[in-house]
Amino acid sequence: MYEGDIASVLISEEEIREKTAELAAIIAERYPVDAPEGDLLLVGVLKGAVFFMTDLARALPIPTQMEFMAVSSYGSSTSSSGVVRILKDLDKDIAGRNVLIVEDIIDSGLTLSWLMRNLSTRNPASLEVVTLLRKPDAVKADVPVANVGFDIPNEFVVGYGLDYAERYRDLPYIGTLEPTVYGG
Ligand SMILES: O=P(O)(O)OC[C@H]1O[C@H](OP(=O)(O)OP(=O)(O)O)[C@H](O)[C@@H]1O
Ligand code: HPA
Ligand SMILES: [Mg+2]
Repeated sequence: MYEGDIASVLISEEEIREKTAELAAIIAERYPVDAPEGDLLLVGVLKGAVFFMTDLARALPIPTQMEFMAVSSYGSSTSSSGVVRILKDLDKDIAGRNVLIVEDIIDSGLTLSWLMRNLSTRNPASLEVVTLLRKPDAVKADVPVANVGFDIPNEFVVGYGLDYAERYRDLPYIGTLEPTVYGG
């Protein structure tokens, strides 16, 4: 699939699976099965986080519920515009709930810092983040992220939910693109 477009495999399918199990074990320790706040609420950020979120939910040995939000910062470009817009909001009130934001990647950190501010105004009992990937620039945004799968170099990556112009999300691994794909 996508013959000739992928320059290298950065993180394999197997590595993603192992890391997801590791993160799930750590997360499950922090949230009791019968918490008074109810089931842990996973808030996924569309569309990139969908693959990680569904695998994480199945790896977690505690009951979880799911909500999704769609925000836009990248469009079809490879760098963030810095402007975050809500394209789809949560369906439910999160007041009093234990909320875990699930992200595929924290790059500039703009999306997440905006999202943390936005969701914290809705008074959840707790608000934490799990991300599969994080890039070095994310530290500039100064967002506390309790759970990080992999710290990766400052390169544009695709696969396992991550797209370039809506393509490559369906790859089972994380890879880098050949420069020819960007029209280079
Ligand atoms: O840390 P940042 O620089 O803000 O970048 C991270 C965000 O960018 C990507 O989403 P995108 O806007 O591409 O939407 P998508 O998930 O639908 O591809 C990614 O899924 C994160 O949500
Ligand atoms: O490296 C990336 N790849 C795909 N989407 C992204 N959104 C932020 N960073 C990235
Ligand atoms: Mg994208």
